[in-house]
Amino acid sequence: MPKTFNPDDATTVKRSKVGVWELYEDVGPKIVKIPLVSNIETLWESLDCLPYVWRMFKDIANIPGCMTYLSLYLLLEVGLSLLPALGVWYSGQLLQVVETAVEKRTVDKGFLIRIAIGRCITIFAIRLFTYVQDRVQSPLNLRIKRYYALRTFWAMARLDVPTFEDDVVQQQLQQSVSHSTRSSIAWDVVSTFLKIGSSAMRLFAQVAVLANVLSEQRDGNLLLMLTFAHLFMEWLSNYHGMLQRSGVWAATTENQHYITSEGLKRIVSSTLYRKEIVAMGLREHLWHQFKRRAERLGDKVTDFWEEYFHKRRQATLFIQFLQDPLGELPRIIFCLRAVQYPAAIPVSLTSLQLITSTVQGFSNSLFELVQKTSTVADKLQAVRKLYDASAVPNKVEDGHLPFPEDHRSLYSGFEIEFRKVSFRYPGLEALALDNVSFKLEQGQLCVIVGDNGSGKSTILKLIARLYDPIEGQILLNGMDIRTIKLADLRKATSVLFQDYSLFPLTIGENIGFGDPTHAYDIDRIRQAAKLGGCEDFIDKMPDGFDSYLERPVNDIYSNLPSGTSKLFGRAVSHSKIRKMSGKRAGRGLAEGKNGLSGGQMQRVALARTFMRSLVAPEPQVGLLLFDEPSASLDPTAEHDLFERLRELRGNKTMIFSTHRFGKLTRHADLIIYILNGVIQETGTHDALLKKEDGQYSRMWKLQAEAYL
Ligand SMILES: Nc1ncnc2c1ncn2[C@@H]1O[C@H](COP(=O)(O)OP(=O)(O)OP(=O)(O)O)[C@@H](O)[C@H]1O
Repeated sequence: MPKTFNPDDATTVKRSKVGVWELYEDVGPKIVKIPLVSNIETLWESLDCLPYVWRMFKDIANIPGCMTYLSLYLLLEVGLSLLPALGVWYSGQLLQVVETAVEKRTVDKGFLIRIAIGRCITIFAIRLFTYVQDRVQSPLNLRIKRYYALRTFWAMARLDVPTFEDDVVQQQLQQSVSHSTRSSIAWDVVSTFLKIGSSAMRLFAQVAVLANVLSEQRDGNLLLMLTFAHLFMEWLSNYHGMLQRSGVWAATTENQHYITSEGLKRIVSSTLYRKEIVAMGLREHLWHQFKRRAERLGDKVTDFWEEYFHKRRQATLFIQFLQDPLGELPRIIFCLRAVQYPAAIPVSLTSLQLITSTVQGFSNSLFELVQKTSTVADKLQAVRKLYDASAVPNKVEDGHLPFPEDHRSLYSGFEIEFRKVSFRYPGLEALALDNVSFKLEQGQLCVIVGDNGSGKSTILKLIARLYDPIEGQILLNGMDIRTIKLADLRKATSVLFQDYSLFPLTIGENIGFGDPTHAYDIDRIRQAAKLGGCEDFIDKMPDGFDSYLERPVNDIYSNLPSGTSKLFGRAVSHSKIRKMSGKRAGRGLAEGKNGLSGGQMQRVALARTFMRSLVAPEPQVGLLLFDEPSASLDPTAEHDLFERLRELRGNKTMIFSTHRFGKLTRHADLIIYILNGVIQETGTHDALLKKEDGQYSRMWKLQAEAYL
């Protein structure tokens, strides 16, 4: 059994400082790290990722057009890995011509011209192949990127609330997305494999040809060995410099100055905190705090990666000291030989020239090979994460029964029953609901009241099956909610959360998405907007229902220094660029925020809910859930909303959660008074008021007093 990585255990975990960071590294068994060998070792450990890689290749091959592009790319890569060797061969031939010329004083001109032409064609072919490969890579990369973007989108879209909120899942999703906007993890892996193959091939071919050419030369082998010794040193130092991490490690920081200064940086750079900075007059304070932290941090390095690699590079300094004199050795040997055999100078000179010119090529191939192989294990893991992300199981399991069984209940509303339901949010100790039981008959109006944090919203979230109870049962029309198909449940219920969010899309889409099957039906959208009380102000907006609440794409401007309106004497204004896209508004409504008042936003959210529940000619929904729907509405709007709802809901079952005891509670068939997750009282308004010492009656009187 491999031991758990435990930073507390000084015998297995080494602690060191990297700038302001504490680095904890698993000491593990001391393995001598030999370049490539240790790469292969790590690779071996990642072999279980191979089925994923195979699947990835199959998926890529099935993307229309990709197979052709990929084959062409592969062919070009093979060509590009063999052509340099051909170049070396031609150089060797030239060497022979020189040798013959020195010995016999004659030159075969025809042969020389053929070689020169051959060499030129090789160079031209390398350029051409590189160019074509570049052209092929672009559509190939785009298609692969598009395929995996769709896959990743679905991997995220399909997750339920508890799964999506899980930290581990969040990390997994982040790792499955490429950090580069230009590439995708899949293309990155494919190209890495191809590059490794081609680097190895190129290296092998070049070495073979060079050895063959030089074996004929005096001192050829010696020069070759010395040059390779130099190359080996270079490789070694690069390799160690590149080594990212061996074994398990983790880093954390306790440096308060650093942590606070990062927080301060975030405060001044995000739009989120600007209101507070200005209204609270914080700018000088923030500035002084930041300055103070910067002074305290002094010369301490805060960028972990910079310092980490810096340390690694320092470790290779010794090798680098050796490397430079070694690089000079071939020239020294050549001089000694020249002094000894002056007649051999031209030949040795050309050998030397041949070697030094090809060695740079080797060096690049070798460096690429080592670099690529050192990342292969990571790449393999990345493919695994990519595929695993779309297989993360949802925590809320789907049911199998269609709902509602009887479609007439869409007219008459659903019956709901909570039987001894208890619930706690994932990762928390305290119960949010404790042994909650109540029953609502078909078509009844229920109002849940209680203090902040008492569990009102949680009841609605459980009915919407965002979470499952840890104990007890919820029944809809007598069916256990867990057995109902989730898609049917969501279709047949409509919910407006207290902490609703509007999407960074147009207002029309925000409302339309309330009923996905009619999301772009403008008549229904208008009707829903009217019911939600937002039609008038939307019509007054520059782009009406097409106004962006938050435009997810920003325009891109040339790099003008701030405050500059003239460049090279010409007036520059970017403000008109948006109109070119047919929109009148500036940056959308949003500047970080969506430019609507709190009440206006709530009206849009209400309209979205009505889109499905009230606008559709055929009833789709039998249960309406509203969590504080009027919290941000003015009294007239609140009054209108409740009137409209009572009028339009027909016989549908409706549940409200609210702090406000008013008109709504008077009309309720059932009032639930809840405190700290425990139901305290249930009944109608009149019945609860009759309880003199009842909590509902006490709260009612308290609120009523405010109006007397
Ligand atoms: N997503 C969540 N994760 C963890 N705990 C939560 C979450 N949502 C609510 N809670 C906790 O569950 C308890 C009940 O919260 P709930 O939102 O149901 O209260 P509420 O009665 O609707 O309150 P309010 O009137 O303030 O809206 C609270 O203690 C709250 O802190």
